[in-house]
Amino acid sequence: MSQAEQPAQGREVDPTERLELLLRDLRSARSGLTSREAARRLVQYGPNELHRRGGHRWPGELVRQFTHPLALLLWAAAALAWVAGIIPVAVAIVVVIVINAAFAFVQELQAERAVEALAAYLPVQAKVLRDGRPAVVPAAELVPGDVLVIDEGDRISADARLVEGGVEIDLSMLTGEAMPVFRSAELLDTGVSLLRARDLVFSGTMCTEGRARAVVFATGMRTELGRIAALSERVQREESPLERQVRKVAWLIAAIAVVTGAAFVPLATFGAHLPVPEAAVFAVGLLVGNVPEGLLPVITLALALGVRDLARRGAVVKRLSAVETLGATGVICTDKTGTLTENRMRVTVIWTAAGTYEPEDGPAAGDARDPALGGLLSVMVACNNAQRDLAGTLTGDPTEMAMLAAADRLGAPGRTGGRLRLFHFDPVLKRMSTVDERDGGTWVDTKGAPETVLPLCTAIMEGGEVRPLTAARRHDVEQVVDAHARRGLRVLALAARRLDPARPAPQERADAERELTLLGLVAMHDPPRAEVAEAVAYCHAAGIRIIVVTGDHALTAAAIAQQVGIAGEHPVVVTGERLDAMSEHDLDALLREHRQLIFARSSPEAKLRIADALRAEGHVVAMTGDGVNDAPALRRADIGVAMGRSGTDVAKEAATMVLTDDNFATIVAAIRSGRQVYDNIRKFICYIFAHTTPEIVPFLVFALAGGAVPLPLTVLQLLAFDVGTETLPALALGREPAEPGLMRRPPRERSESVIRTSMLLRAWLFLGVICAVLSMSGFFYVLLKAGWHPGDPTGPGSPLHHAYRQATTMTFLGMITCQIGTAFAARTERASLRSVGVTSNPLLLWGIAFELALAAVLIYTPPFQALLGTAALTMDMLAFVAPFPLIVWGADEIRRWLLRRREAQPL
Ligand SMILES: Nc1ncnc2c1ncn2[C@@H]1O[C@H](COP(=O)(O)OP(=O)(O)OP(=O)(O)O)[C@@H](O)[C@H]1O
Repeated sequence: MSQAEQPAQGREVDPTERLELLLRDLRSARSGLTSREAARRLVQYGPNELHRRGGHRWPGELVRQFTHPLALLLWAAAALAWVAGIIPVAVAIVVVIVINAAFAFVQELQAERAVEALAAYLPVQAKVLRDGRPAVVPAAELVPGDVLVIDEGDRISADARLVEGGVEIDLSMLTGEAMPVFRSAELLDTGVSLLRARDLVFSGTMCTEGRARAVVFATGMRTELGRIAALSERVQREESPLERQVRKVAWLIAAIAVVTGAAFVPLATFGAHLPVPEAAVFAVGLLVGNVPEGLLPVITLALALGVRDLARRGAVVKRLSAVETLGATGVICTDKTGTLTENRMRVTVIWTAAGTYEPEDGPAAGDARDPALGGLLSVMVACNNAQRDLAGTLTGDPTEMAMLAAADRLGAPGRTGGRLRLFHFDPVLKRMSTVDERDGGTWVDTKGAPETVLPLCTAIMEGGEVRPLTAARRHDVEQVVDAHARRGLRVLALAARRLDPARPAPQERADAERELTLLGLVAMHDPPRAEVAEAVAYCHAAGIRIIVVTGDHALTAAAIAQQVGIAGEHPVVVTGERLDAMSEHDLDALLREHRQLIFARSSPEAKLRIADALRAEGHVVAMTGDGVNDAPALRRADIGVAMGRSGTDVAKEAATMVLTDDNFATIVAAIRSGRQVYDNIRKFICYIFAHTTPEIVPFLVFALAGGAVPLPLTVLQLLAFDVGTETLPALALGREPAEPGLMRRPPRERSESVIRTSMLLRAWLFLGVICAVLSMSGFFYVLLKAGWHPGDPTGPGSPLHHAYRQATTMTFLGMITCQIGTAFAARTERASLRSVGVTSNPLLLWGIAFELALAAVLIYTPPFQALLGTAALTMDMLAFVAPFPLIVWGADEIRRWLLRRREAQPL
């Protein structure tokens, strides 16, 4: 079938026609498709994927590499050389442009691939009915006719018509409207635009509340989202703050290069009595040598490779800039369940007024004479959305799975009657209720946090009798709750009320959840993750603050925080109620005064307030979350972290980083990677900047000597040095292993620039000056040895001409060998190279080998000798430059040693 025929397929049906007709047209039913039929349709309709236009963008990309502003500057330089009549220089500059563009192109392509590969780490899933049963399938395998099961927090992956139920939908992806809209199977709309029809849902939108089933009528490019994607060009990659910063600096340096070049002309004409066109050519050479055109692509690639590494470790980030933000993270606001703990709940204790039971002991321990226990088990089973599939495996919320498992163990019968109503778990109210037909009657069954359930109870089941819940009784129950919570257990209270059969079942939550009878408490254990304690210790050493923001009980949260080392003996615990009563000013003061803080019984809105307050104080904040209501806080934090396994699609969409293993330790590993990438970027910037001084000095010496010293480096040699030595070692420095002590220093300030004055001083005035002095010494060594005196002619035909060519070659080789030393020196900022291992970066060794091989070709092959003005060097000359790398590197080792010593000294 041709592509052109495709769009008709999905829309051979009218999604707004009567539901029965639509199902007939789609050859489907309310129970969905069979697996075999779905597989057949997948072949017919193709995968449910979007193909963005503009897949073959590389010609445009390539052109961009030749036309970005720095390249244009180089083109202007080439034109200038051409006009001045120095054709080889003009050609050489064009070669520089081409080589740089090719490198940049390859790097950007690689960067893009690395980011695109991320999609594989976060496969989008969809819940459908297949063969009449719920199943989870890759969203790409959805076909028209499939019946989707939509739950709160789900991303909808195809256009569909609601078959039953009602949902709140966030349509902002399609319409830009921020407010969710209600969509229901009961509302039939015809004659309106599809997006307005109140019984339709669309691919790319999110379900923020409710439950529904819907039959798919369009997939892939035939969806509304597909139409938009077909219209719009590929999304532009936004530039990260780091790239923006470096772009600015690159421009500054380019400006300096232009000024230095321009200043050289009068200096050379008046000082060294050079004809103006010749002086102009040198100026152009200087300019080309100093424009840092290779810098940005190297940074982009370093960030992209950082993103790829993070994904491999379980942290999928969605923006390149997240890598650098991670490196500056100063506060992690983490929830508890599933992040610090394993999210594998196990009921350890059940309490009723008549006794305490331990489900681990089995049914024998369940006392049949305790009617409260019987009722409690009924509520545990009825007020529960967890499900057991045919194989007996439980699925659903871990708290509820634990309850179902415990009830089983205590010998409770399965669900008997039907459910009349569900008031779903509300993270603000922290409870859930159902209206059920069970045990020969109709009941309201409630479970939730004791603080929210106890106030709704007026009675307690005690020894088979319903007694009033007096203040004293209430106090006793609270004592039991505290005792269990103090051990780190999550405690839920369970209550029920028998309804009058003559009256209709309550429709409102408030009407249902009142005058309840407390049946008992269920305490469950969720062990801390083994890796968390070590990760916490890492954070503390790295000056990163950890704030726990949890929906759980204050004592439970404090106990777990203590177990993993986040909090000491007496942590400051602030409950949601107290936080709500706090002014912004009080909250700021609280966050400033106490490093160890736990926010318990907090609502998702609390997370937003905390993130805002911390950011206002200048902290870079990472915030975890998994629910629909967490989305605003995830967006507001610098790094919103969503849980890949337990999190809702809404949270994942809002987050900057998704943890595929839900593990706190992964956040810390990601911060470490962020710091490492940032460090490495600094290393190669230092390396690239260090060759500015040795490039300028030969021209300065020439100009300032007023003609007494011949030019120590030709323009073509300078260009060859620039192209041959910059990119490969810089790329290798981007892959440096982490420097020791990386996680023992405080986080970087938000405002700190990647290029610091100390780094510039080190590059230009320390490493640069040493390199310049050494390469100039090589130049004079050869000249003086040949009997040269200042002012002697060295031009073609003069007796000293060969020696002069060898001398410039010495400057050239001296600069290359010094750069090798610089590359080793730049590998660490503070530490000694021995502590990271001299050969621990094989890429760098390869880069250097390439550099030396290239130098040999340029110096010893006749065509290049003719082009660059080089001459073969003798053994003693090679012996002269051989120690240069060691000298540069050694000098920097001493500098770093002094630096470390000074830092270690008490103030
Ligand atoms: N399915 C549920 N039904 C009824 N009550 C629940 C249910 N799940 C949790 N609760 C109660 O609500 C409280 C808050 O739960 P919530 O899921 O918001 O946070 P959490 O998972 O404990 O913590 P965190 O925010 O650290 O993930 C729990 O401590 C528990 O008392």
